[in-house]
Amino acid sequence: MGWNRHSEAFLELNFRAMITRLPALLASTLRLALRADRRAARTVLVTQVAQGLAQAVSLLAVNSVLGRLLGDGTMEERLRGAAPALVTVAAVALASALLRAASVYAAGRLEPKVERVATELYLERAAAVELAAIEDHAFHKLLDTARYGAASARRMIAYGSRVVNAMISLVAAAGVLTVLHPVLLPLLMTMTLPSAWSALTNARRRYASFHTWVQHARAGHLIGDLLTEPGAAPEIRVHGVGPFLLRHFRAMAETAETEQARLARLAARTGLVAAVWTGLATVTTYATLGGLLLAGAMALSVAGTAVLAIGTGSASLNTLVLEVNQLHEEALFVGDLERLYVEAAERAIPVGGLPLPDDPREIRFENVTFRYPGDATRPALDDVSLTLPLGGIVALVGENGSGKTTLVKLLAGLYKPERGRILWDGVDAAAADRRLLAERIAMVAQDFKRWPFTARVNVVLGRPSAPVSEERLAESVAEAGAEPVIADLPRGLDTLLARHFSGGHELSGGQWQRLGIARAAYRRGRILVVDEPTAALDARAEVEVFDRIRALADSGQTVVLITHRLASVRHADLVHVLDQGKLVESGAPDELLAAGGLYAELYALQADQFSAPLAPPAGEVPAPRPG
Ligand SMILES: Nc1ncnc2c1ncn2[C@@H]1O[C@H](COP(=O)(O)OP(=O)(O)OP(=O)(O)O)[C@@H](O)[C@H]1O
Repeated sequence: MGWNRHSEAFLELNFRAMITRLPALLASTLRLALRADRRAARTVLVTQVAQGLAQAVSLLAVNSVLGRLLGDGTMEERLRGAAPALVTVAAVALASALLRAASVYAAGRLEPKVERVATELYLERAAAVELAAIEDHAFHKLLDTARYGAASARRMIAYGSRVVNAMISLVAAAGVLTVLHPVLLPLLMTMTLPSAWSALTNARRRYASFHTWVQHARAGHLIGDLLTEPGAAPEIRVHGVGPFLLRHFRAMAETAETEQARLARLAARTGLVAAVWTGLATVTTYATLGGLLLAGAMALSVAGTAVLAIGTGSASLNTLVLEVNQLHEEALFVGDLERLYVEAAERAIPVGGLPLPDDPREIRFENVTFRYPGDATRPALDDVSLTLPLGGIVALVGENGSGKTTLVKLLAGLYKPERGRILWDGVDAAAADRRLLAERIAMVAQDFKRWPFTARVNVVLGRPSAPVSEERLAESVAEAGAEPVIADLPRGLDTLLARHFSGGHELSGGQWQRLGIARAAYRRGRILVVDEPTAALDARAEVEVFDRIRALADSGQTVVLITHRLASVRHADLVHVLDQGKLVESGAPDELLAAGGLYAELYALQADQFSAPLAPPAGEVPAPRPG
């Protein structure tokens, strides 16, 4: 995976590589900023450059003041001579303050916009990838790490502008030092190197640790969320799951703490070594200055300016090293984000393709094999060939795990076959326009989404791309038999269906199911896929829902029905029976019953449950038969 390669590349990073990559980092920060807010980005850039230049001018002016004050003449003459330079120092200080204020304001406007733009891109790309990518754990890890990229992009603005500022003032200080004495510049570098090394070493450790521990942190958050999530609350209380989850949460948090402690210990050690090195370098620098003064090789005014320039220079160099390092660290996270953009684009649902027939007569699965990613064992669908004639009810039957849901997911284009083809009147779905394919399908999945929005939104999300139609909404609610559900809600269709929000309301499983069917009906897809539509319904509601499904089919709507209630399958025009991913029988319900295969066996098992006499309770001896 991309992130792995990337993390290794970072671990090999050294100071030289960091400096060589600086222009590219600054350019990418600028690009992001310009994309978010062109005007604010320009203001930040201009004010930072101007502040750096102001520092250079200030240093030169101070040099001139010192030269005048320590030069020849009476004190009054020297002061008068220094006055213009002093005025310059004051003017530059005022200009710097104004520039800083402008920069703070512009950066304050720019930073949240950069984060928003980066986040929007992230969410947009993540929502557009294939389902298989979302289910792929490696891609999910990239999604996790890239999430931090947007906040990093925001911080890069501040670091980037400070780097520009520090670079310019460093160039000014270095220029002044080189003019004063050639030995001063190398001394300045020696004083700053230790902090560069220490910052780089610590950043490298932090980043490597982040990548190693990101999954662990995610699992920790997941456990924390489970403890407060309403869906898990009943089991936590009745089964006493709380202490179990808490124990795991604590264990995970403690492991994370140990890692933090390890990093802190290493950082303290590195910091100490760097401090000793800096101390020695500082002593050497000032001893050299003293030596030059003693030997008469340097004037006092020059030494004074040198001390100031070394102060400014080492501060700038320190800032530069720290900020470049921070910039680099953030850039690595932004790098994750950019990699996600690229990978998400590669795994995006393709746009365009062959047109599909408006009113196809049949859909054919030809030798379709499909295996879930990472699941090398038995394929979920194994060489399945079948026909789904349109304009009636086709039922998919089979025991748990036989591949029924997988088959309809392939039909809906959510996965691609590993082998074989799915033909819509001869057009291969793999080459078809996926938007058109989805357009033709409405789906009530087993675990359809219970959106935490109002009942109205829950229905119209069946076709969010079209303007809301009240008429269609009312029809869909009626078709799904959801009218009593809506009538019972305190604010009807405008009731919020999220109990953990104030004014929110919760529906029962069966009520939700009717709303799910209403949503699919609102979509008006040519093919309605219903996966276990009555699992949560009472006996009366079940009969009612199947009656409605039949009515839909009678009006020309194609229904692909997955159900374990074989009594309801009797009304299907065609039944396909799956077993362990293979198609084992196909035919009309009566034919299959007569054939005495798997369908007939499952049917008999269900029928027997009603007709068989109750077994005597365990331990009870049946009464002896007379005679
Ligand atoms: N997202 C997934 N990732 C990996 N394996 C999966 C996934 N979904 C299903 N499977 C596996 O594929 C096989 C077929 O599952 P599928 O959900 O299609 O069966 P089904 O016939 O619909 O079962 P049920 O009647 O229980 O709903 C099962 O072995 C299941 O474990």
